[in-house]
Amino acid sequence: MPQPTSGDFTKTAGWLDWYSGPSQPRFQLPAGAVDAHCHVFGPGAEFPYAPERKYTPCDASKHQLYALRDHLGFARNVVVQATCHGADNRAMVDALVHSGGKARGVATVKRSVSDAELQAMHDAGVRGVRFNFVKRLVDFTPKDELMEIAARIHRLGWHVVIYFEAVDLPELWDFFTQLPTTVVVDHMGRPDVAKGVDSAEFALFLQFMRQHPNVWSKVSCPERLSATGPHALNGEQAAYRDVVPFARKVVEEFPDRVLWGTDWPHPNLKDHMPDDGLLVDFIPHIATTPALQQKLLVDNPMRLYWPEAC
Ligand SMILES: O=C(O)c1cc(C(=O)O)oc(=O)c1
Repeated sequence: MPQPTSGDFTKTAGWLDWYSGPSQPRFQLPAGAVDAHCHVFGPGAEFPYAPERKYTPCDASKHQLYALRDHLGFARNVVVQATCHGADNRAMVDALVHSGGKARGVATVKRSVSDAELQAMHDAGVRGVRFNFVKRLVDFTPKDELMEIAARIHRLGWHVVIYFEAVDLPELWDFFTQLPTTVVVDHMGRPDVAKGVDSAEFALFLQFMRQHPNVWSKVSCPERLSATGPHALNGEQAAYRDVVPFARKVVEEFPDRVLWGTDWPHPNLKDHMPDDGLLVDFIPHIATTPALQQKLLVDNPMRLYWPEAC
């Protein structure tokens, strides 16, 4: 595979490029599996990074993403707008349009987006908007603006993806529970795994899902959440052990409301870049039966993103 580049942009200091030459997963994905959380970055020369971005990545093009899809054995992708592109969805939409129907997307929009722009994104395959509350990634957007957007996209049958850190859930609870759509939480709401699966913090997240049947969770990003590793590198088949109980708990209690994604190209990782083949090998540790794997990787993402095919 070619090495990652960045066009004319200078990458954030210490930036880790995505892993080239991922291994062949040992875990055989079920037919029709969906990588339900991944991104494209640029290429910066074609789709410039947003002026308001908090990081400048290496490029990660649609061609590279779809090569990875085929290598790992996924059938489809859900491409989530990355914060380095702000509310300029052109790179993500371009990826959808050139996917041959194999990708759907999640956009970031502002209140100023027109109905015609929303409809054009729908026609390209966008099925959700992302609201981001992680302070290192985005500036604050007023909640009344987000609620107005949620009401508008609800009419298109879209859902809302939310990204936040576990400590912020209490403060965001009332807003989240008023959203009129299906609500999909990125990366299990980023639990602090060092606090343990029985912590009050994770109990609150489980309560959030239990009390609100419209809330789904991505059980993704062990490489981001793990404190102890070991990393998914060098053939490691037992990676990120400390994340397993968290993801397994969510998969087993809410088997019909979970999604999984690679999170390729893994923005902002600081200490290592995982081998995506070994990340796929993480899946059977958290979805331990063929029935759970089928729901996580095929039935759930298809119901949410390709309902017309179900
Ligand atoms: O934790 C992160 O840094 C991160 C960033 C982004 C993004 O910049 O969109 O997306 C993710 O899913 C995770």
